[in-house]
Amino acid sequence: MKTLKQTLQSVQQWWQSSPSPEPSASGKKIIIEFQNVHKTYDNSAYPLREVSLAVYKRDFLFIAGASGAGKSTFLKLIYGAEKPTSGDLTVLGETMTDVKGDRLSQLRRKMGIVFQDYQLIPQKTIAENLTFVLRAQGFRPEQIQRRLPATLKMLGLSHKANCFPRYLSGGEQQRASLARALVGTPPLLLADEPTGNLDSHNAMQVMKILQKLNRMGITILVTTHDERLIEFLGQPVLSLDQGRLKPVL
Ligand SMILES: Nc1ncnc2c1ncn2[C@@H]1O[C@H](COP(=O)(O)OP(=O)(O)OP(=O)(O)O)[C@@H](O)[C@H]1O
Repeated sequence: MKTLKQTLQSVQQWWQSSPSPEPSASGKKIIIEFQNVHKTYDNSAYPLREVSLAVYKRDFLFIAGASGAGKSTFLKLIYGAEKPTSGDLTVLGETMTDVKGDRLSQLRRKMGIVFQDYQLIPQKTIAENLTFVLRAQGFRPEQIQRRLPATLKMLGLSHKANCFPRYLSGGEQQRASLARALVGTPPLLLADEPTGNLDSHNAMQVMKILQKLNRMGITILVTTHDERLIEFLGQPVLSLDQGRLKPVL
């Protein structure tokens, strides 16, 4: 990837050419609310207990915790891949225990999701993976033409646009997954270990991009177990410890 200064300049240019579909300065508004949420799985693992949390528009939170602490489960509840076993969860105005079908699809279109295992479509090139998302979000061809190259450039992937995911390194696939999550400038970005496969230089660059996008209005939740990254950025951190969510002092 480029130098940090070049990267941040391209974030600025990218944002100017693809402004958020939502106004970014509408005050402090709760967009995710967990109220005493529990989540159990059939095999009796007990990943989340009594989770209560309000996430405000434009927050940037890290969710830390050891392997198996429940970080992915926490994000899955937010994007509706799992349902709470009990308690109330509201995301962007939807009650997550009820939402399904078309309404869940509509809700997901307002989120950018970086999956731990990337989940790029293997039969599509990187450019096609991004285009697929933009079409689903209702962007017109000329908007797609503008967003696509700018997003790929921002993540240092212009030269990989026409490659299939299997020809990319793990780190490149991770950046492609991030590009796909960001290309539609969603109001909410959920990223599950988005730097797990990056060297420390690229991990820091990706985090700086996220920080800059957050300042421009995107609400961001990131899971990680990389303490150095958290210390460096100085963002608020919540820790999942045996299923309980605690602020890290
Ligand atoms: N679909 C599932 N069915 C049953 N148990 C599950 C399922 N998904 C996760 N678990 C269990 O729930 C617990 C939390 O898993 P989760 O993936 O949320 O943790 P994590 O903190 O993201 O871990 P990692 O950092 O290793 O990705 C683990 O004990 C896991 O085995």
